[in-house]
Amino acid sequence: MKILTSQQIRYVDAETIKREAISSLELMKRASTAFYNWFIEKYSNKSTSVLIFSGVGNNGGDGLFIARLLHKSGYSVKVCIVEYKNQYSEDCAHNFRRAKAENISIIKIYNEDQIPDICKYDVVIDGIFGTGLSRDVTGIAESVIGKINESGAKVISIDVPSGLFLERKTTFAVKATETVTFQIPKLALFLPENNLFTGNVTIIDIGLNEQAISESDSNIYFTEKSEISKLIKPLNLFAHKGTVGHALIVGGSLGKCGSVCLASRAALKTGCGLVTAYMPKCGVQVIQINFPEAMAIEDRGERYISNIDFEIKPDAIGIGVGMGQNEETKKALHDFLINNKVPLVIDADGINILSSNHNWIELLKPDTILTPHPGELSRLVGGWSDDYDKIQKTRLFAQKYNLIIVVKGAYTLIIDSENIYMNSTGTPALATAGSGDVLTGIITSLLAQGYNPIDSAKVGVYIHGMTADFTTKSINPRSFVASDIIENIGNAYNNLEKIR
Ligand SMILES: NC(=O)C1=CN([C@@H]2O[C@H](COP(=O)(O)OP(=O)(O)OC[C@H]3O[C@@H](n4cnc5c(N)ncnc54)[C@H](O)[C@@H]3O)[C@@H](O)[C@H]2O)[C@H](O)CC1
Ligand SMILES: [K+]
Repeated sequence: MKILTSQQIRYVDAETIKREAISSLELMKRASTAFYNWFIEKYSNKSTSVLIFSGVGNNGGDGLFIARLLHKSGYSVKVCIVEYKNQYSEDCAHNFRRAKAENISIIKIYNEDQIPDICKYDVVIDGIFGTGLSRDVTGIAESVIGKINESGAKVISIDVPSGLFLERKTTFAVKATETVTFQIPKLALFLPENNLFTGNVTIIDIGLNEQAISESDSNIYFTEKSEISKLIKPLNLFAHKGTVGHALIVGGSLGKCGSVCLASRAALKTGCGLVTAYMPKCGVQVIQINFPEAMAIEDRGERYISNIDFEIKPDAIGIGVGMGQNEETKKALHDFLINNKVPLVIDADGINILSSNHNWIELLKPDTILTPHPGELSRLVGGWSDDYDKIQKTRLFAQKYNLIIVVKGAYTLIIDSENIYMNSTGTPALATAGSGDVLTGIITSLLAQGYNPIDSAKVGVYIHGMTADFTTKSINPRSFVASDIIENIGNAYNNLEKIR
């Protein structure tokens, strides 16, 4: 699904009206009805009292339309019009007149004293500003947003939290508990630093014109289940372990051999036919006992890797987990990179070593996948001033070296030289020791099975996140561990195959 800018959203909006020969009011009705349907499912008790703040643009128009729908079905509704300018949009003015005629309690707010006691209401609906926000919020809108945020009330924002800029850093906006956004994912809704404004984000369909969306030129995508599902390769009836890919995991050092066990196990569970672990001597027994399905190759180093040398011919290699940064290990990585021709995933200390030896990055073959967490990324690309700057710096880095960078975190970003893919699966349960090692194993396995590098990253990240999505009911996120990710890879495949 494409992520669009506010300007593109306006275009899709206008084209939907034109191509489907509907009025703008009809489109507002679709959006408001979709919001209403979401709301009544969540708050089915009609004694829920609702306070709606509406601006004077179309976001306010939605607020007023939603007020009418809720009032009609028996909810107790009060509307405050935040009149930050006296020129109402046509559809907002229409819904204002209709709401008044339907005897909904409405007041206009010009100063702070007129703001009702927000805490008295069960739910606040925020329809002050939507995607039309074009400058900093001031005056009465600023006061109202300040009061909403102070109140501690449960707030549901229509489309976007009021005050949130879609294309630049936001410092002041409604702090929503939930944001219910209309059909098009907006980048700002999924950036870590905006989470305090957006709360939980739900995307609802409002029947925008698909053709107009597909014509919009964007290189930022929100990965959807149907798309990932189509990428999954079918099993070959005549497959044997030698035909479905051999993954090699290189890593480990004294005290950190578990990372290689996790990555290797994850690789095999993701479906490649063979897994070999390349480890220092101290790791070989560990993996042979813990994970007998893996083969192991012993490095000449006792406690850390000192010379990466093997005779097997893997189809993909994942390198770096638990590897440490001993001088001999660094040299071994350098020599390995000079000679390697196999599709590669680099994680953890592999990335850290590259960060402190920037000229080695040029040794990487095009489309090598790097999987940094935020700390590793900042060492790799330099610090950033905000999330937009982080994306820009990572993108320039990916372009300069022709790499695929998997920026791990909530809504993991996969950035290559052309596109940005934002992952839509996962929960905070994944913030657990070994989670990254498992991801390295999953992506390496997909590469070994012949998926191209960008699909390996997209599918791998999606499956990894999905395992947490499934288990929230059966395993409390706090006690979800890396092995639980591995155990649920099969369930993730089943779920993806169900919709094919
Ligand atoms: N395609 C869709 O998704 C649909 C969206 N709808 C809703 O419409 C809004 C966008 O409406 P728009 O009228 O363009 O913008 P706003 O409601 O955000 O109004 C802003 C309004 O105020 C002016 N303005 C901008 N910044 C400021 C400021 N800081 N202070 C004061 N005034 C400001 C600006 O010029 C506008 O006039 C979208 O979010 C949805 O909620 C439709 O209902 C259906 C389809
Ligand atoms: K809003």
